[in-house]
Amino acid sequence: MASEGHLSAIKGAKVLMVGAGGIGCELLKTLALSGFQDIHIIDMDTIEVSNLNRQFLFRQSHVGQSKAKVARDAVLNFRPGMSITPHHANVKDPEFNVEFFKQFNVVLNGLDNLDARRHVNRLCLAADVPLVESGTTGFLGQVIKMIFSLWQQSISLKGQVTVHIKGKTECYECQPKPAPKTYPVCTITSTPSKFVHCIVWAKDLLFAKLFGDKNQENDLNVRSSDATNSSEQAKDVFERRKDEDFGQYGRRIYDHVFGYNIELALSNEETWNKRKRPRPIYSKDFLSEELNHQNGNVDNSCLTDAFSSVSAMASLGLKNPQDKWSLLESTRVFLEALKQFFLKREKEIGNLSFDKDDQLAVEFVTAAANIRAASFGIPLHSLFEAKGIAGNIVHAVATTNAIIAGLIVIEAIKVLQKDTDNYRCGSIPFYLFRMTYCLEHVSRKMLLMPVEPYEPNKACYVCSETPLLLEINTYRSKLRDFVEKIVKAKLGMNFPLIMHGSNLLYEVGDDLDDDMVANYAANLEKVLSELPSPVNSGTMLTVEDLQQELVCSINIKHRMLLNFHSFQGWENVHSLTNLDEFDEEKEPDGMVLTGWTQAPAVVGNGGSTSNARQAEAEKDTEVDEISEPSGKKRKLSEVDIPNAADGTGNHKEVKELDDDDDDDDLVMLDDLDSVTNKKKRLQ
Ligand SMILES: Nc1ncnc2c1ncn2[C@@H]1O[C@H](COP(=O)(O)OP(=O)(O)OP(=O)(O)O)[C@@H](O)[C@H]1O
Ligand SMILES: [Zn+2]
Repeated sequence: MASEGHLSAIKGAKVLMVGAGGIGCELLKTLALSGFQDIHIIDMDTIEVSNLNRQFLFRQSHVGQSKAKVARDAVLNFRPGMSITPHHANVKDPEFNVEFFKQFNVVLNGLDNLDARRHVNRLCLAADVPLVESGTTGFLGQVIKMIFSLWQQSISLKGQVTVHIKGKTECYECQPKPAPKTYPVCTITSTPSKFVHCIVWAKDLLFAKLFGDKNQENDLNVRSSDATNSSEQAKDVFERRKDEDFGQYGRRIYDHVFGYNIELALSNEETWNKRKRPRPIYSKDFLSEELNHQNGNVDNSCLTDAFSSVSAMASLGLKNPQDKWSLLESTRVFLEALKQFFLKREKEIGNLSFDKDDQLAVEFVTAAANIRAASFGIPLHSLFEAKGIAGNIVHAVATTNAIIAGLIVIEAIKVLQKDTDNYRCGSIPFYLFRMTYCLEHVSRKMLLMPVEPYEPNKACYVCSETPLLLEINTYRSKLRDFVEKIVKAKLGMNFPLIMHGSNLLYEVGDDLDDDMVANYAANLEKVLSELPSPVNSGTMLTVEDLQQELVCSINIKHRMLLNFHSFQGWENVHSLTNLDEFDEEKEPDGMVLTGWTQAPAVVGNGGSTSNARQAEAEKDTEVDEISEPSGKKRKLSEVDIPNAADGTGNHKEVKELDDDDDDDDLVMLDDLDSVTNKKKRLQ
């Protein structure tokens, strides 16, 4: 039962909920049922069919409508007296500025991407509004099932809730977040060793080459000593010849990428000295002449314009997306999907990019990745698994979202009550704020684990004023590189203003006059050292985001070229690009930003965050370690640090809870009764 303190905190609170998806729907319902009266919702999306299984406020008839608005209407049906204000918009839109944020007592995130989370974090800091952050990775429902049967397995945790209060706890960005994983080009094009490499090849290279923008750069061809010729040949290979039917065309592509290109790669002996040699695969190895003939025919029976009903699996009678296809089945799906794209979606060809919700695209990519995997001796995967990897999907489960939403509300109430305490006592007991992790650590018999929040990181460029250091080639990098790759991509600023001392080098805004716009446009194309106010080693730049009210100082250090001093003059400097000491694979942008460390990709979902499935795929060979406070290192897999989907979790030290210490706060799964009893204690 809620105490009077709870109730008055709840009733008087004005809450902003960002994201009305899986967590958001549960959260809005729980807030409403807990007595909250005044809620604003921001969500930029419309409802999709794929949301309906877990976003229970939405129905089939709502598909295509604003999530924020439909969620409001659904909740008003059972709580008609509430004030719910929906905003069908991106939280990064300028209208949601610091003033807007200031009207709320607490902000609750139900987001799915790092970019939006960082933005909300900054606005909450600027507006001094507490933020409750959350994320899930999925299958907690399975644990609950296992409680009733056998549950001897250890599974990693699946969600978390964290509280961020300016000056009291770490902010959302105090710890580096997992970055989207990138792979060296040659691993993808020539030497894949994991299934994820085959997926990246299939979607970013092959799919893009066949169905995407033809003018885009594409590293599809195997690099070999004969690279020039092969790329010439390959250029022609991907164009359909006039006299070819789709079956013949598909087989030619198949034979080229899985057969010829592999033969070509094999001819480069050095590559395979220490690696397992791949096996060239040709379509004739699997398909009889009769089947080839069938593949060439137009199957009018399944011709339809409906995007969603185009499916190679359906045409081939393959029903279960969790089945692993044989090589023959993958071959058939590959050829059938390619044919269907040309027959039924020809208008889109040239403009397509991979979309995890495009069934035919997922089928094509799964088939192509599996054939490539077979060639390189990598285990095959089902369409369900491949879709997860290709779409960076963390499979959401309603039960997990419901538990996380409940924990968000518990934390929100604590935060709101602290407001009252603060008013009365003048100080907030730091230890009262808790991050509540929702775990799936069955072997340790824990379902929920509360962990005390960390103090603000004094080196955090977001919530402290610590300057960053940027190593950059000031003779080669343009202001545009700096703006796009550092200010926007790494620092997550939307409306940047860049100053060198009192000189403005760049800004964005609606109120700029034409001269200024032209001036800034010209600056963007200049290398740093040639700007009107030159940026050289030792320059301190100030970068500010007007919307986020975030100011950072960036100390510039010119990255020397090798043997720089033995060369004289600009011509030589410019001709030295090959000798630049930046490592292209490790530092593809030719810039290194420190004071801002990006964590290794571990898990994450959607958008700008890392890829849980990819990380999972890598777990086979890579074991991360974390330090314990004692300094002793343990394997990450033994500790299972909360790495919620979407980058809410971090690799960091976790205090292991002693049984006699924090036992009261744990929900132990000794048996079902104890679950019930101890859950009560937690509440
Ligand atoms: N910048 C943003 N502004 C407003 N809403 C956002 C922003 N970024 C993400 N969201 C919303 O956050 C919600 C996240 O919900 P969820 O993780 O369930 O994703 P989903 O898109 O609904 O589902 P799935 O990705 O599994 O198809 C989405 O409804 C999405 O529209
Ligand atoms: Zn911080």
